[in-house]
Amino acid sequence: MTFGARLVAAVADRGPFCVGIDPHASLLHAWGYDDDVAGLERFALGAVEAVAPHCSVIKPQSAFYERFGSRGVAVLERVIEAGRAAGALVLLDIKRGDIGSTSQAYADAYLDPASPLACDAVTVSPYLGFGSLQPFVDTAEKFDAGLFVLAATSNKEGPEVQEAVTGGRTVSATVLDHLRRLNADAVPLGSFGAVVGATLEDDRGLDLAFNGPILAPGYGEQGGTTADLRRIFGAGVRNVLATSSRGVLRLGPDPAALAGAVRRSNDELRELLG
Ligand SMILES: O=c1ccn([C@@H]2O[C@H](COP(=O)(O)O)[C@@H](O)[C@H]2O)c(=O)[nH]1
Repeated sequence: MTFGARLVAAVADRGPFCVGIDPHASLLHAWGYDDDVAGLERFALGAVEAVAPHCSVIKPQSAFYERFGSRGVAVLERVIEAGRAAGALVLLDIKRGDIGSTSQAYADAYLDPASPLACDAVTVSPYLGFGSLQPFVDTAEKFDAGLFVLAATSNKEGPEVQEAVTGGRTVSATVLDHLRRLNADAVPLGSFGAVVGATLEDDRGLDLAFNGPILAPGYGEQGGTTADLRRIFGAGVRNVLATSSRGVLRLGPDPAALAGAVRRSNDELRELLG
């Protein structure tokens, strides 16, 4: 089953809310843990245990694990395993992208099921040229995994690059054009998604009908609301996966509070989708 098909089924079952598993040092302290590997492990696995049974997707941010070196990456492996065991899809936020031969090594690390870090999908950066992502695309197709390509990110600095015009098209629009091509004919939904922030002032004139999922970070802590999703994405909102990390994790470590927040967000988003 393709990633796109698995995602559609998971969202139908649990809702379109994705929880970021981002062990910020400040959150570890707020949960009463030290900012060390033991604290990282208790925090991350506790968060996954509380939220993963209630959401379609979890999104660990790799940077927060990498900062502890190999022992942090070992915790990330366990987070991926625990998320999947709880029935959630795992989207690893790595934002990788390099020359093609190096992209292949990244794709092998994160998308080949034989790798200890294999997950369902990853975020990738197209700013070495969309063609440099081809090894990710080929590997994702080979293993029924997915990609989310940065298109219009949630941070205020993004437009400097993403709104630049080349060949008469903005960089963001060009990214979506490539995704439209990759997802053509996919049923029920393509496996090649875009990252479009829930913090945008408007839709930037983007044609979001590219037959793929839209990851919308910035929902929650960065100020994005359900009303913003409706405003920015219009009809495209049916393919939106809204994601929040700190906005949920701040409610821990009480598992009931974490699970309740996930269920409420899923209900609110389901209502939005009709
Ligand atoms: O455009 C983007 C792309 C990715 N992110 C990532 O999402 C989470 C957001 O965390 P919050 O605590 O909900 O703000 C984080 O992992 C970012 O690296 C993004 O924010 N914007």
